[in-house]
Amino acid sequence: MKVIGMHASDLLLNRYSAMKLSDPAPAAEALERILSSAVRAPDHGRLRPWRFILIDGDRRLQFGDLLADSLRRRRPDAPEDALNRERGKALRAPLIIVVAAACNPTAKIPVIEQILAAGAAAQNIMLAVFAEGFGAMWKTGDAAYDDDVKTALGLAAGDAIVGFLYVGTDSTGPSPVPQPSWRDFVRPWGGAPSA
Ligand SMILES: Cc1cc2nc3c(=O)[nH]c(=O)nc-3n(C[C@H](O)[C@H](O)[C@H](O)COP(=O)(O)O)c2cc1C
Repeated sequence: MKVIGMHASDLLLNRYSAMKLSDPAPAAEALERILSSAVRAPDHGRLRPWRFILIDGDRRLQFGDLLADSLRRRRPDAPEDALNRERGKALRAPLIIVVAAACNPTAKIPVIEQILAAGAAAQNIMLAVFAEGFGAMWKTGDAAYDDDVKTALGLAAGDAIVGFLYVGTDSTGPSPVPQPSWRDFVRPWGGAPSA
């Protein structure tokens, strides 16, 4: 779906995660706008905790090995086809943006808020990718919490990977799963219970 120039509320109401991605990834100019959108995310204390690691081309094969090695460490008995499936995840899009929070536990701002700021940056990326007419899927899984994966990506063990964002050209459209209604999650506050 090509949505360039769409109204912001149409973008917010219609965005969806891609189910399948193919070439091409956004080119340099679009990527510039996508990453510029990322750093416009709200950020308590202006700590700028977000970090973005771009993985494309053949580097994806090495990233796939990282995912497979991570699975092997967690499940030493994992069969070869499970390891290959894990490795193959790295090839499901032409570009992977790893979004992480470089966490500072000594800062005045709680670490949870630093991670939330990186999460907000990740969502800005998801929206900007969609607005540029491309697709993305936000994945985590156990590898996102693996210290060896973090180290290999140049992060510290105390940092948090908030998402592996797979980015490319959406080749199938939205999932048929019905969207929830906001009415299921919203209620007016009735005030504090009287003592
Ligand atoms: C922090 C985070 C981590 C996620 N990790 C995964 C994941 O590992 N695997 C997965 O299938 N979906 C994961 N999702 C959910 C999908 O990215 C997606 O949002 C969901 O399938 C709903 O689709 P929609 O975005 O089109 O509404 C994650 C979402 C968030 C916010």
